[in-house]
Amino acid sequence: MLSAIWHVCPDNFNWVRGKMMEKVNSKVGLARTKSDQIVAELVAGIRSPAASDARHGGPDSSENMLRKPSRKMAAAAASPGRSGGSNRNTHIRTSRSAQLKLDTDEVGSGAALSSASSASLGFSFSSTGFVILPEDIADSKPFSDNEILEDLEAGSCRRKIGSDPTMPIYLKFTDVTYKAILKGGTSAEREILHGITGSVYPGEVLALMGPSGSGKTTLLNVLGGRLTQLTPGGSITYNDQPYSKFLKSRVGFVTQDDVLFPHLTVRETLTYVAFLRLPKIMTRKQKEERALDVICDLGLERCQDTIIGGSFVRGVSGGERKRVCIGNEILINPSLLVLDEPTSGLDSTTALRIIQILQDIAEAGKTVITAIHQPSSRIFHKFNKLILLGKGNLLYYGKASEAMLYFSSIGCSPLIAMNPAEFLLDIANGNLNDVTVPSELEDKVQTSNSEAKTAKGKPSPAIIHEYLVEAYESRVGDKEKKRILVPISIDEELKLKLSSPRREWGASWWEQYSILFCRGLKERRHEYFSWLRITQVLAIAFILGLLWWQSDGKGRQDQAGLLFFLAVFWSFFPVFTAIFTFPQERAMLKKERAANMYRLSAYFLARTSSDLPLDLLLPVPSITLVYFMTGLRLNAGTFFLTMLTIFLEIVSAQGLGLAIGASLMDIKKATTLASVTIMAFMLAGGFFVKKIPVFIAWLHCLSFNYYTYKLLLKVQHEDVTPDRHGMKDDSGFTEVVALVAMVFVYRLLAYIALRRMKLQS
Ligand SMILES: Nc1ncnc2c1ncn2[C@@H]1O[C@H](COP(=O)(O)OP(=O)(O)OP(=O)(O)O)[C@@H](O)[C@H]1O
Repeated sequence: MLSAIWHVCPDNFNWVRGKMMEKVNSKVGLARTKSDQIVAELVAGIRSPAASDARHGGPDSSENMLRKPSRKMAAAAASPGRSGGSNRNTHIRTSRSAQLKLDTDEVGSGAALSSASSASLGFSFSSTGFVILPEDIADSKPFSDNEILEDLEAGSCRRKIGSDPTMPIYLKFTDVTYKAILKGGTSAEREILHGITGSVYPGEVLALMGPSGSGKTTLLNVLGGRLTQLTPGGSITYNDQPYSKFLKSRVGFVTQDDVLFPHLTVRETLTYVAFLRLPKIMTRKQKEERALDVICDLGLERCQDTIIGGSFVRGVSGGERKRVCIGNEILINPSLLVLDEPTSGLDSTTALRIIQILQDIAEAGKTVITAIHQPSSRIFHKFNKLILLGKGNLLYYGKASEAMLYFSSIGCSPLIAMNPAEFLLDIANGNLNDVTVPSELEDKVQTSNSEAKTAKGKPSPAIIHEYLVEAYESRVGDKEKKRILVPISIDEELKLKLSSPRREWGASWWEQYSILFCRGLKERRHEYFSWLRITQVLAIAFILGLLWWQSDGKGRQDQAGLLFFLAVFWSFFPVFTAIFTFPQERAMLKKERAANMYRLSAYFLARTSSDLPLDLLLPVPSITLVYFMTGLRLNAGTFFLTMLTIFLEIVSAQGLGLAIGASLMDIKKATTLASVTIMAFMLAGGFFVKKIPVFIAWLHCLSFNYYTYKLLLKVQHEDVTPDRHGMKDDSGFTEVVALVAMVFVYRLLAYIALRRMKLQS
C-alpha cells in the first residue's frame, strides 16, 4: 500500500511518509479508518493560519481559506465515474484510488471505495488546513451544463488538476525592496520595488496587477527565488523560513516567455521534464504516466503528438503552448506555483480556462501567484487576493473582492459600469477619467502649483500616484504588516525540511546525461536530415573534385592547395555550427538550471556529444567523393588516415566554436569573433606564409588548420623527401597530440564559461 501511495505521489515528502508509516504500523483494520486517521494526522500537523487569521478577521481569514471545493470536484467525488468514460479515465481513477491511501484488496467493497474517494478529497484539502466532510460533498450542487461543456472542450479525461498532496507553503513578504544595477559601464542602481508587503497561503491565488513596468515580473522573480543581480531588501519567508535550495524543487515558475524546444512534441516535452524533475524513487514508466496525466489534466490530448513549433515552424497554438509551460511546472506537483502573465496574448475564453486551471491547482492545496495584465471581469473574480502595483509601490493588497470597496473608501469610485480590472489599472496609471476624484486630492490640487494638475484641471498622474501610495500606507499598510508577522502554527518538521540547504536531483548523473542526450538528438533530428546541409557539403565536394580532377599528375603544390582547403573547410563548418549551440539554448538552460533539473556537467557533455554523430557523418560522403575524384593516394590506410585526421580537426574546431559561443552568449558577437579567429588560424596554417616572424609564431600552436594540414601532407606524402613543403618526415605524433589537446582544452574553456554564466537575468 505504501509503495502505491509513494509512486503515485511523486512528492518526496518524508514527513507525510513518516506519518503514514505510523498509521501502517498500527495495523488498523479497515482501510477507510486508516485513511481517515492519516487525514486527521495531517490536519493536526498542519494547522492552517486560515483559522488563526479568521480570529484576526483579516483578508486571509474569510471564505477564501474556508472555501468549499468546486462543484465539479465535489460531484466527481460523489460519483467517481462521472468525469469521463474512456479507458484512460478508468486508469486515472484507478491510480487515484491508489493515492487514496487504500489497499483495495483490503477493502473489497464499493462502499469502501466511495468513502475512500471522500478521504482522498479530505487528504488533498487537509494540506490547506481543512477537511471536507463527505456529507458536505454529498450536499454539493451537481454540475451545471456550462461546466460540462467546459470539461468537454478541455479534454476527455479531465480530472482535478494537481490533486496530489503536497507540502504546503505559506509565503509572506514584508517591505520588499529591490534594486537593479543599470547596464552601461556605470555602477548606478535603480530601485524597482519600494517596500511591498503581502502574503499568499495554500488554497489561494494571488494576482499581481499593475501597469506595464510597475514591477510585477521583478516581484515574481524575487518571490519565486529567481533573484536577479542584487539581494532584495525586506523579509520573504516560506513557512516562516528564508529561501533555501530545497525550495527549488518545490517551486514551479512559469516565465512570461514560453521557453520550450520547438521541435519536440507536447508529449515528448512533458515526458523529458518528468524524467528529469520527478523524484528518483519513481520508475521511468511512472514518470511517463505522470506526464500523460498532466496532458489529460490540461486538455492537451488532441495535440500531444504535435510539435511545439516556434518562429519558423508551425506547431501548437499559443494557448496550448502556455498550457505546456504550465504542465512543465505542475508535473512536479509544486507547493508554490508562480506564473508571469500566463494569459497574455490569449483570447478571453482560453485565458479564463487557464485561470480556472490555476484555481483548481490552488484548491488542491497549492499556493499560486500570478501576474496578470488586463483580466476580464470573469477572470478577476476568480482571484482570492490582489496586489496592485504602481511604479514599484504598493497601491493595494487584500482580497480581490474587496478592492473596489477599498478604493471607494478612499474616494475613488467608477462613475460608469466598469470591469474592476480596468478600473484598477486606470487608477494605477493615474487616470481618473470616469472616476470620482477624492476631495482630499481636489484640495491638494487647488492649493498646489500647476504641475499638480493636467490641462483639464484634473489631478496629474504623479499626484494621484502619491495620494494612492499614502492612502494605502496610512489606512491599511501597518495593519496588514502586523497581521502578516503573526507566526504560522505549522509543524516544526515541515519548517526544518524547507530550510534544508540540500538540493534534490530527479535523476542520477548518468540518467541525466542519457535523457539529455536523447532529447538533444530528438530536438535536432530535423537538422540531421537537412537536405540543404547535405546538398551544400556535397556540392562543394563535387566542385573540389572537378577543380582538382585527378590531381596526382598536376604536381604536389596543387595537391597541397587541395589538402589545405580541406583543412580549412572542415574547421570552418563545425566552428560556425557550434557557436550557436549555447546562445540558442541560453534561455532554456537558465530556466532548467534554476529549477535544478540537472547538473551542468551532464548537460554540457550530453549537448556536445549529441552533435557529434551529425558532424562526423556528413564528412564521410564528402571526403570520399573528393578523395577519389581528385585522385589522392589510392591506398586504404592513407584514405582512412585522411578521414581520421579530418574527424580530429572537426572535433577540436567544434570545441573552439563551443568556447566562443559559451563565453559570449551572443550570436552576433560570437560570429564576429569566430570569423576573426578562424581567419587568423587559416593564415597561420602553414600554406600561405612559411616563415612567420617569431613574435607571432605562437599562433601556430592554437591553429588546428596548421596541425591538420601538416598531418594531411604527411599522410599523403610519407614517401616524399623530408623537407618538401617545409614538413619534416616524422610519424605526426606531435600534431595528433596538439589536436587531441585542443579537443579537451577548448571544451574545458566552454564549460568554465557556462559555469560562470549567471542564472539570473
Ligand atoms: N535589470 C534591470 N535593469 C534596469 N531596469 C530594470 C531591470 N529589471 C527591470 N527593470 C525596470 O524595472 C521596471 C519594472 O520592470 P518589470 O519587468 O518588473 O515590470 P512589469 O510590471 O513586469 O512590466 P510588464 O507588464 O511590461 O512585463 C521597468 O521599468 C524595467 O525597465
